[in-house]
Amino acid sequence: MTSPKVTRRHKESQSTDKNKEKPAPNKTDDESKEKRFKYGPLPSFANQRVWSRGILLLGVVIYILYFSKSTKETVLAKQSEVYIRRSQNVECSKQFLEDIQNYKGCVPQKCGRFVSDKLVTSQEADILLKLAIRVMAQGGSSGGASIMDLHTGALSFNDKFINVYAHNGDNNVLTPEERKIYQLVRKKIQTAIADAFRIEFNSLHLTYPTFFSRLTNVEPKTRHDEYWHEHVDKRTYESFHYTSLLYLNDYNKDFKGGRFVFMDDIDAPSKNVTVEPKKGRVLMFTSGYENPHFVERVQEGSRFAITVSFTCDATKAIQDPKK
Ligand SMILES: O=C(O)CCC(=O)C(=O)O
Ligand SMILES: [Fe+2]
Repeated sequence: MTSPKVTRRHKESQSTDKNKEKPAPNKTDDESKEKRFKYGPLPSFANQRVWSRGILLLGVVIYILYFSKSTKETVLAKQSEVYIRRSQNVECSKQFLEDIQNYKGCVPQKCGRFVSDKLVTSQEADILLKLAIRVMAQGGSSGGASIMDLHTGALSFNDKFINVYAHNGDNNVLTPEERKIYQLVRKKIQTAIADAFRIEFNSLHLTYPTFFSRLTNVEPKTRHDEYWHEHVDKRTYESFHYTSLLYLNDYNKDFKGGRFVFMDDIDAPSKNVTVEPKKGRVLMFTSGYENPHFVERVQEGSRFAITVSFTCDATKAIQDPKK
């Protein structure tokens, strides 16, 4: 049995709870303390609410701006890092697969991109850099892109090209050591491409054009100087199947700008993947539509690299430089 007293007490406590839910307009000290605990400290400086709302709004705006940027960017290789091997697979384009099926032992297990900082030593890169600087001093473009092709002898000269071997008469352009290093580096890259894409070393042939480049911020004088356009190597140079780049100096140290950028779609890029040049860094990729790319304009300094190109088509092979 329940005593009437107990029932009344129960009723009283119920009515007290109700009162708590709907506080009276005149708050007691206890009620005000409870509120402070529940909703955090009350404003302690003038306009604190306005400031905090402003900051919150700014955060939302920054978030929206960041995520609505039409092209997102990720870094495949940073200049400050050293990669034994870093890779990214991409689906082979239909055209590339159709074409490469014709070459036995040369079909990649997967299409994609590879970076390695451990193939070419810094000393080897330095020897090739010195060679490029010395030989390019005999010519050089009047615009921002100079090239030197040791296989054909083509060297930029103002707004044209000269033959560097003819220009040097009977004198050798390369020292025996430079020729040795150039061939050694070419073989190392060929081995690395065969290994990365799981193809046969002997199915690959060096092809045209394979060349040194020096890029600067000088205004272009001819279309050859406009090195920053988006392109697909296989479309620009038909014989290419595998492209590689050997970087001879450093992004953000020797030059500013000039990053290599892969795009997911050449017409409507939404995801870019960047590679920051680093002395001795080798970048290798399949040359089809799966790998559209461009080089950012150099803002300061001179950027040196070698484009080393390979084909699976033996009829498009070129020889190592002789002189
Ligand atoms: O220099 C580079 O990083 C890339 C050059 C290039 O895209 C090319 O030679 O086709
Ligand atoms: Fe290219």
